[in-house]
Amino acid sequence: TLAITVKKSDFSEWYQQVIRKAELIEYYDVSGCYILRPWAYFIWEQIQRLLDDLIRTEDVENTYFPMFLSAKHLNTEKDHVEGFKAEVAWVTKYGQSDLNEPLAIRPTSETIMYPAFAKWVQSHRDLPLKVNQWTNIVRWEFKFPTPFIRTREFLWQEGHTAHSTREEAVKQVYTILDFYEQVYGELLAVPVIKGIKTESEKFAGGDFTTTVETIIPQNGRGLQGATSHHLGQNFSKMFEINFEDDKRQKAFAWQTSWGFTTRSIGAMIMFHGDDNGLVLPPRIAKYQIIIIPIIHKDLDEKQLNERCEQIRQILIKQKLRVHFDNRDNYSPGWKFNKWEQKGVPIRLEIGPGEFKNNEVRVVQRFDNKKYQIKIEELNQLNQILDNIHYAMLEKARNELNQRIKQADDWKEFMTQLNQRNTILTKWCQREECEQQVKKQSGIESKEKDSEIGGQIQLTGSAKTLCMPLKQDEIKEGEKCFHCGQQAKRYVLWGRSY
Ligand SMILES: O=C(C[C@H]1NCCC[C@H]1O)Cn1cnc2c(c1=O)CCCC2
Ligand SMILES: [Mg+2]
Repeated sequence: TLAITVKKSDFSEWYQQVIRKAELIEYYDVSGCYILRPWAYFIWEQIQRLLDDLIRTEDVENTYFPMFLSAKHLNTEKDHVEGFKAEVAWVTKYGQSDLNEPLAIRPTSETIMYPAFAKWVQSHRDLPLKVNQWTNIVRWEFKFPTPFIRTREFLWQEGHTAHSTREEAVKQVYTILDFYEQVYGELLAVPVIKGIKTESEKFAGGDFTTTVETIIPQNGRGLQGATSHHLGQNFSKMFEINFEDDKRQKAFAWQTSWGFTTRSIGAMIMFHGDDNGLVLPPRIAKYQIIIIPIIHKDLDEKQLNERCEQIRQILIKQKLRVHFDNRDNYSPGWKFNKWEQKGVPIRLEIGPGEFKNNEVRVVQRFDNKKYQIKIEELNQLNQILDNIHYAMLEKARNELNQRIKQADDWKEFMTQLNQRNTILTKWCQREECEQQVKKQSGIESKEKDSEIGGQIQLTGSAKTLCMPLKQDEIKEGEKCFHCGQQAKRYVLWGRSY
């Protein structure tokens, strides 16, 4: 059926219907893999365009490394693979023959790139080294797949840099994190919280992990939006990425790695969609404006089409992405519905009245505001679209903020968690305390773990999402909300994807 048959409150069913009816995703017969249709792929292209421009300002150079790697390479850096190796996919055959040694398909490229880094870095003059690649990644996830959010193949960029000093590497980590925040806010109109992962949630191969976290308002679940890691010298020591510093001493390089994936598109869909379907932020909409003629017996059809084409040409000159839906096999009402489902930010209706008065009827998808504007005023549409972007971001920021509560004790913490909020608390920063909160919150959680096929899917327990970069200072005597010991940092807890 054409219509979306559930409200957004029936969230997972709503999401499945929206991604199909907005023609973003087509299903595919390999579990966990999906087809990105043009309506979705256009969004990824806009993300690439902006993010590529941003990293270029940091002198990062795009490259391409092979997707296959030997077990030897993959296992060079023990810790980082240990926790994940169940997810690595392997090629073992070609045609009827066996490969004499299986080859992994890249789940990330540290161990593919770093042997080459070791060759390229000899002197401090070879630093900093900054490369990036836009590729697909394969990870054989076991949790139930969700298009965009958790898939067995996804698209990303992965950046990898090597520096001669720790300071320079750490600065690079935060510059990239700011770029990620910018892509989310300026392009996807999705607000994020910049923070640092706790020791138990960070990338095990690194020194520390910074992250942009968002919170999905409908279910109050945290979603990791993108990560930027300081790797320290862990990998450079493993891969012998060293150089002669200016005192002619052998020193190991200081490294970073950072990634942004197609999961970001899922976050945008979840934030902005409504009961009628997708709502696209204007800057990533394949069509920002849809022109729909309202044919009428008193109106010469040829003249109406000419008027619509004239309007289309005006908007193209304004650098707007506009489409004129002149299909004669669909009614205006059907078209209204379809383009609403696909989330086109602005609809322009031209019927007998608009034709006679040389105007258009504007219908804004985001807030359903309707008004007339004269054809000579069409130049207002660029600003109108920009205003819509910022209004969407503002609304999303308010919804996210509604989902962040404070708690000073366990009772308050569980009350908030069971109201599907995330909780900011003082914390002693001890891992065992963190594990106890995870365990106990799971036991006391009203929302039980969802299991599918014997695999825990979305758990009811709370985990740490990040330690927000922006946080109040904690004074002597201020206590951890859970164990009562001296608190060190504020940390944001929540259920997560
Ligand atoms: O991928 C990273 C670290 C890093 N990789 C580069 C981009 C940024 C950042 O994600 C962490 N990681 C996650 N998942 C996996 C691995 C892994 O290293 C390796 C094995 C397969 C699964
Ligand atoms: Mg993973």
